[in-house]
Amino acid sequence: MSAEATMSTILIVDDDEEIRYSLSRVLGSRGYQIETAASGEEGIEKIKSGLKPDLIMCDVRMGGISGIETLQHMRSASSSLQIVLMTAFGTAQTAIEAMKFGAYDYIMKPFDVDRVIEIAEKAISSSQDMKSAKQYEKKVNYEDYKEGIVGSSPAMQEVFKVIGQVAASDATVLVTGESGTGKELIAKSIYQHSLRSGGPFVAVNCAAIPDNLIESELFGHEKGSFTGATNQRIGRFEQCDRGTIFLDEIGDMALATQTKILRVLQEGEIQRVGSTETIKVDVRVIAATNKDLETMVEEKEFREDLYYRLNVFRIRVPSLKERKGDIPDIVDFMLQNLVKERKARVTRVSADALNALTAYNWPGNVRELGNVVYRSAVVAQGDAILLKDLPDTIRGSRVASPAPAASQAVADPATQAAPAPAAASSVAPTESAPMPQEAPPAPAPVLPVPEAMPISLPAIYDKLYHELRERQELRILSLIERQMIERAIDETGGNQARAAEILGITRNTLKKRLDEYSSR
Ligand SMILES: Nc1ncnc2c1ncn2[C@@H]1O[C@H](COP(=O)(O)OP(=O)(O)OP(=O)(O)O)[C@@H](O)[C@H]1O
Repeated sequence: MSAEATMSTILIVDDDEEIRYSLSRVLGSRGYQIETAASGEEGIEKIKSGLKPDLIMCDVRMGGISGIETLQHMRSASSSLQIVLMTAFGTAQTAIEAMKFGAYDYIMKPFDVDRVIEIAEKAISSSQDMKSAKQYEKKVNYEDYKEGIVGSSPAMQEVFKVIGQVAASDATVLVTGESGTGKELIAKSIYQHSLRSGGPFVAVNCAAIPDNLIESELFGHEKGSFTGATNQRIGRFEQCDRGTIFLDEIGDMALATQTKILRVLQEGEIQRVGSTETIKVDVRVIAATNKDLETMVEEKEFREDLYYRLNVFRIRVPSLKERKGDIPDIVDFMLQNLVKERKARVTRVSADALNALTAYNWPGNVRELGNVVYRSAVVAQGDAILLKDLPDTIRGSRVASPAPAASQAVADPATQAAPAPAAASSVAPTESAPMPQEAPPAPAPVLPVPEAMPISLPAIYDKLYHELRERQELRILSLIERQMIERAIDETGGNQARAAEILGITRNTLKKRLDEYSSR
């Protein structure tokens, strides 16, 4: 047991004298200082009169106020205080309530001594981490980042300069960069600083719209122009007159549609599907892609003339691993955002957690960082994200000595004194299994989580779901189903019987799906 642990105080609150006695003996023999209270009210009184325990172990059902009410009163006593609830009734409701109100954990009676000691030690160690997770110097003033783009790295400063240069003109801008780097934010920022800021900003994700609908989406259609066109529809370009249209994932646009976009850029006019009338539109185009358009042009997958029209100004948004120094500020900004939106109440990150966040390579870029910060803030028990709150893949990235950006944080003496064993395995899990960096073609995006990633299945689904929602994908289940089917077919070298077996579906269903895919 560490020196700090021997100094730690545990307050045991239970109306059963035998429990108070046995817990005091077990935990007292581990070197903890023990205080007891026979009711929630007495426990609260002790705290009010100056007792500062590191851990409170509190019974749920007592005469007088309940354990949960006691917890609610005591929670605010100190941000590093941990509370473990004890109950003889392990209902889902107790567990959910306990965690909802910020308990560290709960244990079932009758006690298993080893389990009690294990939970108490973990809770105390969490409390120590919290104490040492001092606020790293706040560099981000939330109000300064109304546009939501955080970053002071040289690479981002370059981006900001170009935004400033292009904003006032009406020129077309091509924004490139890996998925999740913030291309849409950049496009919005150009719009906000442009002379068209009073007009509409319309974003279209070209990869999310099926090829047969994209023209109608962009240019509108006349009633009866195709099956299903029951009414006239005004397209995005028309809706966006005098404004700015953001064509996201332009590299996924079919050649036929590319030709029509070229016409808008050259002539400033469109035709609704099913109409011969030309309509003038005054629209500034900002396009974005995570694809290599130059190679696509060489391979005749992207029109060269459109490429030159779009590439009047080019902004390359650096990947997050090229600007790791921005990570602490982005994390801070995201936490402030979560607090403002009342999604979490975490305001700090411990130095070793920040170290791990900075060491990780972020194949999904800022979007992935946002998902991780959100998830970690939700599972964090106090007001700080600790190393234990991070997903395994990211925890595994921690480097032995703090990364440059992490050194901005106030040093965490606890972690510096004892580097975690995880440091030995270092960056391996994430470096060896990068996520795909190119956005997959619609309608079947490549799964963003590689199969070898050492994270739990629910975490994979959680991440995948958020990624797809971020990309505003619809029909998520069928997208995933298609990926899985194609993966199984690949793995089995086209053996449908074996693929169906792996997937747990009948061969007929598999065949039906494959037919559907090939006819799309
Ligand atoms: N510099 C930044 N500071 C704070 N948040 C950011 C930053 N860059 C991106 N984000 C956030 O990351 C998420 C992804 O950003 P965005 O959608 O702009 O990326 P993208 O490059 O357009 O992605 P895709 O290629 O998949 O369309 C958004 O939630 C955005 O708010």
